Order: sequence, then C-alpha cells, then structure tokens
Amino acid sequence: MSLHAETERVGERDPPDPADAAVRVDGLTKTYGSGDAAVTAVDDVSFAVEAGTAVGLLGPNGAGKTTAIKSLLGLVIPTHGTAEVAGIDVHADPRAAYRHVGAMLEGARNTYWRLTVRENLRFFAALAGRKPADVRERHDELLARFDLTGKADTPVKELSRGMQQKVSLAATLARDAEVVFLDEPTLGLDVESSRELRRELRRLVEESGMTVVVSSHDMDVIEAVCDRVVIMSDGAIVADERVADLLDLFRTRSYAVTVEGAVPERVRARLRERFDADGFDAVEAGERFTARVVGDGFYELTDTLRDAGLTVADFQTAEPDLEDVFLRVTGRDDA
Ligand SMILES: Nc1ncnc2c1ncn2[C@@H]1O[C@H](COP(=O)(O)OP(=O)(O)OP(=O)(O)O)[C@@H](O)[C@H]1O
Repeated sequence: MSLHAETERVGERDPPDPADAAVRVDGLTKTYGSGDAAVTAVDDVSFAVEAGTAVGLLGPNGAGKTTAIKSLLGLVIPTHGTAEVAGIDVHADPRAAYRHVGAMLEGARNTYWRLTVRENLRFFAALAGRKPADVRERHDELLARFDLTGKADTPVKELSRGMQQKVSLAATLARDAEVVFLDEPTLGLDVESSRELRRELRRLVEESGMTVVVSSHDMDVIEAVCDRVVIMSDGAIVADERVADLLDLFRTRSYAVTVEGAVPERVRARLRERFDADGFDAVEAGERFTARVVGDGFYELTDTLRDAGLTVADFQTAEPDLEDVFLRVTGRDDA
C-alpha cells in the first residue's frame, strides 16, 4: 500500500463522538475578514475529547489550531458551528464555560512578575472564585510537582526563563479547572525541565482526571502526554487517531544501512523514490544511507539491494517517529 493511500485512510475516519466529551467542536468554521481578503482559518471541523484524556492538536503553521482553541475559549466567534466545554456552549454562555477552563496560550505572559510564585497561584485561583483555604493544599502539591517549593516566595521576575514557564503552567493549573488548554507548554525550556514537565502533565491527567488539549510542535510532548492526536492542515482535520494507532498504522521504521562498495546512482534513485532514502555517505566498509520502510516493506528493501548486487554489511533500526508520521499525514515530507 502506498503512503498516499494510508494517508487517505487516516483522513477518512469519522471523528470520535464520546458521550462524556469534555470538549466538543461541531462543524466549526471561522472566516476572518470578508470579500477578497477573507481567510477561512478553520473549515467545518468536528472533534471531541473524552473527559480525563489528553489530546494533541498538531499541524503546520497556519493550520488553524490557534483559531480552534480560541473558539473553545470564547475569544473568537465562529462563523458556523459550535464549540462546547463541559457540555456548555461557549458562545451561548461564556461565563459558565469559563468556570471549567484553564488556558496557557503561547507568548501570553499570564503571570504577574512582581508577585511571588505562590501569590500568582493564589491570584489565578481567586479569579476562578476559589477560596485560599480550599486551594492551599493543591498549590503546595503543584509547587512540589514543578520543583518550585524553594522558590514559592520569590517574585516571578527573579526566576529563570524555564522556571517562569513552569510558574505559568502551575498558575494555569492553580484554579483546578477540569479542562486545560496548553499552547506550546515546553517552549523555551531546557531538555531536563521539558522532560519533567511532560512527566508531571501526564501524571496530572492520570491522577486527577483532568482533560488536556495541547498544541505543540514538540513531538516529545505529544508522545509523552497525549492519548490521541488531531492533526490539522489548511483548516481541516487530516487525522484523528490514538497516538499508538497512528504510529502503528504507519509503522515507519528508519534503517541505517551499510553496504559493501558504492551504491550506483541508478540504485540510489530507486532507493530515494521507493524508500525515501537519504544521507548517502562513504564509510570504511563501503557506503551508508538511511532508508524508511512502511509496513512490511522491509523485504522489498532487502530484495532491492540484493537485485542490485549489493551486500549488506550492517542494518540498524529505529523506532517509529511521530514527527515522521505527522509530516507524511500533512504531506510536508517532500520538502
Ligand atoms: N485575526 C486574524 N485575522 C485574519 N487572519 C487570521 C487571523 N488569525 C489567524 N488568521 C489566519 O488564519 C489562518 C490560521 O491561523 P491560526 O493562527 O489559527 O493557525 P495555527 O495553526 O495556530 O498556526 P501557528 O502554528 O502558526 O500558530 C492563517 O492563515 C492565519 O494567517
């Protein structure tokens, strides 16, 4: 089966429709501007997120992710369709919907830099109507989770960029909302802080039953945190699958292949075309390259090499990669 055919199969699947959806978007369309200047950012999009699960919203720049999230937050009025949170139509009753939601939007300085870390958490909890005594325990727990206990009484402006990012997330979670929207939560974090944040987010979903919609270009976040992934491209959904199923469906494996001697240009062209091969490099044993195999194409690869009279000196495999799948689904892998 060709990659194209598999991509179509992904796109053709019906969106899920769990009865206990915490988030639901139905026939959502948003056109900015009018006449010649009109831009349809989101075009008849439907998806649902089951309560207590995490969904990744992915797509290239301009795919419509931010518009979809802003519609769910009541910040953008849909041209058609509905957006619901906790069963409440966001546009019919924004105040009621808002009580169930926490959001951390990209680039938003959603913390007060003069306030201490703990004061920020209290402030955002109070905005949602939570009394300090009711949230103290949760705030202690959040501070501990994000390794901020020692900085609880430090003004945010005195913290490192990575710590400020963690305070932003903790402040978003401080109000104890059922549904949390996160846009690029790991942006600007170092490798270790990013890993810690992914781990804690996943634990929060599993332990507290929180529902998370996360938009990120960081595939490690999506793989570590999300149960499902909705992939958008040009305002439409091109995949809506469990992360594990999506990886399985493509079962893309990369092989680092070393053959004895040089690979003739004619064979290289075939390997490029059929196995997306690249990185041809002369090495001591002969020549090394990377080939990508979908499904059971492995034997076709070995047959191709044998028919070309090439002897394999070494084969190394890699796990399927969500980024690879994402690029294939959105058709951006031919750059
Ligand atoms: N306020 C606006 N007025 C006009 N066009 C807009 C507006 N906001 C977004 N757009 C356009 O709508 C399309 C979708 O944008 P959107 O920000 O929703 O995509 P995105 O997937 O979130 O992209 P990114 O990953 O870059 O944030 C883009 O073509 C964008 O230029």
